[in-house]
Amino acid sequence: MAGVEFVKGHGTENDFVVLPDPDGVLELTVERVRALCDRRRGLGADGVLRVTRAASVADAPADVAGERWFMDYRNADGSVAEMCGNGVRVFARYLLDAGLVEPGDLVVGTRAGERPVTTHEDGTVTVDMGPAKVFGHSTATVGGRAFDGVAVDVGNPHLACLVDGSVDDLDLTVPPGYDPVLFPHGVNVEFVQPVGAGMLRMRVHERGVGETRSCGTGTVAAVAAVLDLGGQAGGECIVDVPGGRVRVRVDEHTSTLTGPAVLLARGELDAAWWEALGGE
Ligand SMILES: N[C@@H](CCC[C@H](N)C(=O)O)C(=O)O
Repeated sequence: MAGVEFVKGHGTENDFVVLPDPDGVLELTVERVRALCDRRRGLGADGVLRVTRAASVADAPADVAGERWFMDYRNADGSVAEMCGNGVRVFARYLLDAGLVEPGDLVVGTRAGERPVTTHEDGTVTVDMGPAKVFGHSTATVGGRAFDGVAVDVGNPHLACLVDGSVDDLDLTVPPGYDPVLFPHGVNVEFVQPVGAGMLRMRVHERGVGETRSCGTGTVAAVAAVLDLGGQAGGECIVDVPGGRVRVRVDEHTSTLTGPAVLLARGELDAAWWEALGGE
């Protein structure tokens, strides 16, 4: 067997191993994802983006056209997630650099549905993330402290908590506590610090990963939460995360996320290493 091609990329330092698989032949097991994402025994990443067509993904939503390029996203622990806002920008950058799409407008299939994407000449990418739906209010706990938050569905589940004071002091090495009844499939928890008009700072603990340097869907949830708490239907914010800066716009119908997408390395996984990790 030949080695498996890979590309390494990141969006605001939320990093991914991209696996081109146009014919849908790669067996992406939990063990293979975990090994790839491990920062010592693998390449190291927060997640894996398999690049394939929707037709070859068994759990692709029915409303995603079969010929669409499909982002098969996996968290570092091997779990499947519906959507990844930083990942979809990196995915689009890969499609563009590989000559699989033209610059400008394209559509990416995801488990949350089809997502219109625009690549820009300055290297940034804008994604139409769909509606950010507030579905309740709840609490996260960190180090014995409770933080009130807003539950937001951005295709995947979030609890965005506004913090009084700095987000820098929180210990996110331990997963925040949350209500498993409201979030039966787990949740991504954001801690959000307003720092001026239309400016937020945010840290995040991601479901299936741990603390990451950024979470695109999380930044959309953060802005939706701030608007909800302020009684506003729409607005735009700059969100600073440990890994960089993104711009988010939210209205009653949809939301957009704009930020960088970087590819930094490409190569081939050793065939024997891949095989030894085993198929399904
Ligand atoms: N980092 C992502 C979100 C990835 C999925 C998340 N961990 C989940 O399980 O829902 C982003 O940029 O949105």
